[in-house]
Amino acid sequence: MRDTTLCFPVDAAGRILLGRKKRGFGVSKWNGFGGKLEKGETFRQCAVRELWEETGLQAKGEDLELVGLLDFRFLAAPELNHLGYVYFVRSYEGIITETEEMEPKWFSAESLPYEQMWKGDKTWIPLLLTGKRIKGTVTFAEDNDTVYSIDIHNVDSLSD
Ligand SMILES: COc1nc(N)nc2c1ncn2[C@H]1C[C@H](O)[C@@H](COP(=O)(O)OP(=O)(O)OP(=O)(O)O)O1
Repeated sequence: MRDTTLCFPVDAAGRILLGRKKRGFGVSKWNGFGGKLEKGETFRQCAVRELWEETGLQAKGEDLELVGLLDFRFLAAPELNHLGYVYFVRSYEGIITETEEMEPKWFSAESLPYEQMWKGDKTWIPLLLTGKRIKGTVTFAEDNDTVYSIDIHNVDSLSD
């Protein structure tokens, strides 16, 4: 799988915008917004494009905060292995719109629906919500769903 971006809009009250995926990879799970890198794109450009396509929100590349770099691995399906660049964005414009790919909804940081998200998320998203920057590897078991192992560490800074 091509490398991906994953962007979490955060509002002034600290709420997180998630989308319920309506099709494709991770269908029916709540997640941030993002997708696969296109040819010639930087990760930041990809994140801005995907955020617009999936929510109707417009953000500037420089307003995206790179908070995580994750190596997602699938023991039974190595073709799905990819790097995920994770961003927070607190400055954006536009009207949030449901798209054919995502049903958006705001959640407080305390009420993220981890049981309906990728199973690694409940380990690493809380670290981001306390202001940590992370790097690591999330490995999924043969069912491509259960977490087989997870190795996350805090870093001082990240670059894309
Ligand atoms: C495996 O663990 C993952 N956890 C989380 N939280 N998010 C993940 C994981 N693996 C991938 N993602 C994210 C990364 C992307 O934001 C999406 C997948 O993007 P998608 O395959 O939908 O990419 P598009 O380019 O939009 O797809 P199309 O080819 O359908 O246009 O999930």
